[in-house]
Amino acid sequence: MLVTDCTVIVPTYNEAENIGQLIPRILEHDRFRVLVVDDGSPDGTGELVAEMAQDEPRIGLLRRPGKLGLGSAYIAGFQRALAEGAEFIFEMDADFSHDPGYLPGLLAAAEAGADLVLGSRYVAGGGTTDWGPGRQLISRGGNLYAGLILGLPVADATGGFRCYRRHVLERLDLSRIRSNGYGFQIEMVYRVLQAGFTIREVPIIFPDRRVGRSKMSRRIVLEALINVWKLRFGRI
Ligand SMILES: Nc1nc2c(ncn2[C@@H]2O[C@H](COP(=O)(O)OP(=O)(O)O[C@H]3O[C@H](CO)[C@@H](O)[C@H](O)[C@@H]3O)[C@@H](O)[C@H]2O)c(=O)[nH]1
Repeated sequence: MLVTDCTVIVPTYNEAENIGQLIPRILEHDRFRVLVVDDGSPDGTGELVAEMAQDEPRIGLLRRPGKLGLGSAYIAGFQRALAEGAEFIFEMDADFSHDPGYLPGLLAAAEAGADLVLGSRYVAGGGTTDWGPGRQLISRGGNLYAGLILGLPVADATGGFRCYRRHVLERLDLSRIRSNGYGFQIEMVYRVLQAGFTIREVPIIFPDRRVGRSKMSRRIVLEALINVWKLRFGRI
């Protein structure tokens, strides 16, 4: 019998140009299932995935009525993956900035005992390609900012390519997570450490998305900047 104990959650908003190619790449690995959390993408991402899911039981789809944010999409995905019995639960972007070839490496680090494994751009061997100076500044500056204020012992707290072991997500009170954009990644790292779990970073190279547009906005960056202080003073 095929054991699919790994669920890769892919949140999507207007990723029709990417998702059709990404899903088969993830499913090349026998142990993996995909759970797409689509927020009513006007470009038909949800319809495309629904069609693919008809012939492939390892594709799951959770459809929400509108763009409700990255963080809440992951929380909905975590809850579904836990309910379906996943042991290893991954976060992954739809746009190929996260290479599916890294999935077995993230899994191996989790199986070796890490409670949370971060695909990290800022450890030896990791990096970014095709990024302009503005994006570099936001990413590196954001990590420095969050790392200093929250005392995080990791190099890349904002990245969204990760593997959680089941017991971590079971232990955290997911209803308490407040950040919805990039701050979500930082808040999750903080909560995982607060709960006494271990984190390991595995190097990844992160190229810019191939097609489609980033959903980064000023509001999302601002939310992250403010929520780091709220976390620091226990206000969320
Ligand atoms: N369901 C849903 N999906 C969303 C939403 N906003 C974004 N997404 C999906 O989330 C993934 C990442 O969105 P991007 O807009 O491509 O993010 P990015 O700017 O490249 O940010 C990435 O890098 C950041 C660190 O530099 C990470 O913090 C972030 O999590 C993400 O991995 C994509 O698959 C995108 O479709 C939303 O409101 N709802």
